[in-house]
Amino acid sequence: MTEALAAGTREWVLSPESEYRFELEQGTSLAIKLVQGHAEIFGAELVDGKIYLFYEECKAAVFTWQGCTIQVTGQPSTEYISEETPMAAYANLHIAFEQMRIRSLDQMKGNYTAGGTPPHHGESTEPPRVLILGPENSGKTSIAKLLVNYATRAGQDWAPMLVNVDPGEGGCMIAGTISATPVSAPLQTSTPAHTLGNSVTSAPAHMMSNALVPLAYWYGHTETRRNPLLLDRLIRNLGENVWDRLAEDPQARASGTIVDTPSSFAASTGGGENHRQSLIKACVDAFRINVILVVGHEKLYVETQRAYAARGLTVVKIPKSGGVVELDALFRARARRAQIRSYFYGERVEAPRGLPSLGAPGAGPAAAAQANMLVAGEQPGDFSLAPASQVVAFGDLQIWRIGEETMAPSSALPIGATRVVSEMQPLAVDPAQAGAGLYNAVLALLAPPHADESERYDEEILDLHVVGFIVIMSIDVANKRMTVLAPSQGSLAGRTAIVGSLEWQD
Ligand SMILES: Nc1ncnc2c1ncn2[C@@H]1O[C@H](COP(=O)(O)OP(=O)(O)OP(=O)(O)O)[C@@H](O)[C@H]1O
Repeated sequence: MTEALAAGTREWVLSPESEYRFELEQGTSLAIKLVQGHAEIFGAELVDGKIYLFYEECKAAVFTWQGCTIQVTGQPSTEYISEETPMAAYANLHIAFEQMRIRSLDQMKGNYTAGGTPPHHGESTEPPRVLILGPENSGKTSIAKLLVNYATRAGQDWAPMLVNVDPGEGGCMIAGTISATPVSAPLQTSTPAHTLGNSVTSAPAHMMSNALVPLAYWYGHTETRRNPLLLDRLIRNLGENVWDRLAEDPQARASGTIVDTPSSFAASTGGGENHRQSLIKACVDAFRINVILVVGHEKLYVETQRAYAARGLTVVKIPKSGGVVELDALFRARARRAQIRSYFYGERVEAPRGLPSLGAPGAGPAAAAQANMLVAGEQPGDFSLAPASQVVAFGDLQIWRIGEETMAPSSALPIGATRVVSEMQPLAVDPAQAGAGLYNAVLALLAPPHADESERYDEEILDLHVVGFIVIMSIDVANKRMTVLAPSQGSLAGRTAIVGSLEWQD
């Protein structure tokens, strides 16, 4: 320990290829400063001398290849150094993917015919399109982030497509969505509410230098088994859109795709084996997967190998990190709530004691900037947002629910009558109807339908992507209007929204 350290600040010296792991409890924050050497967090490099803030139950690790010294302020519930990490295996994967990217770009640009070194016999000229499978808490999201971050740091202007098909997590948006995001700068870690960085829909773009622009679809539930057919369809929609975006851009296409999946793809619960297999297949088809990584699960690896190796896919078993934290259902629910809250209200971060406060308006951020503090890799400005609560007439907003009964229960139908609603059928929701299920519901606002009426079709709503989210705060049936929390004052008249099963209350 150095004597000059401020009270509450500790110094850790990390040997090469080791990592400092920490876990934060609710309401605590932690500051980490790199003072010597090189270090990274899930592949995003730390800048020497800057103070990085972590909050809202963040769990992560500072890893170093060559050795480093860090100063840590704040009190995590757990902190330790581990010399045993699977980083060498992950880095080897990255190197293999990097070679695939380069071969693929050379091929697309015709460099081989122009005298470049052609690929060896049997070497693929396809870019890496990778699906990550693994059980709950195996570190899938962290590996996806690491691989994407390493690609962006390669100095080749790669912008890999990071796809999240785990509606329980929501990627860089909110839970209930699946999304695809081109990533051109390393994703920073600071809070579990934004494991994959912030999207521009949750904060004004000018506030974030590395804001992400995802393409997202609304599934509306957190569990894949709730409506697997709908999820299958949305995954295929997303895949088609990703392909369209990449078609005209060789650099983006050669950058490849990394797909993070939910843990339900690894183990069937509640008799969902068929759905599990068909959802994996939907991903493989939709994103033209050529590599499947299976994290720390022998049986799943053998099974996946059997199913996909014969079709020409490379299936690789990779070790799970001992640092991955077991996250329970309550933690996940809190992270989802924090995600929605920060979509509407932005973030409020308190620096640990001993560092300048970020709370006081004006003076806080300035003092923090002077102290070289960073929140999610950004200068801490005023991260709070001002959502608008609007009163909307029932007829102004068209609300739909996909594939679920919203009308009277079947028991209320005439004897002998049955109502069949397909999983994919959009049903209009009448807010005046008892049991419409709209109170506190989170709704996704969709892109407008086709301008030409003749081009419209019944299930078009399933193919419209998400442009934002609203929450219904109160319903006034007598006056046929409702109060809605929206990110801005923009009029909602004539808009289309889908409700799922997500609810939120501040
Ligand atoms: N080496 C590490 N050191 C400390 N914490 C880690 C490490 N690797 C991952 N974590 C943390 O462990 C938690 C679980 O990891 P992650 O979300 O990557 O797993 P997952 O398999 O994607 O989870 P899920 O069950 O949601 O699919 C996260 O909070 C992550 O930040």
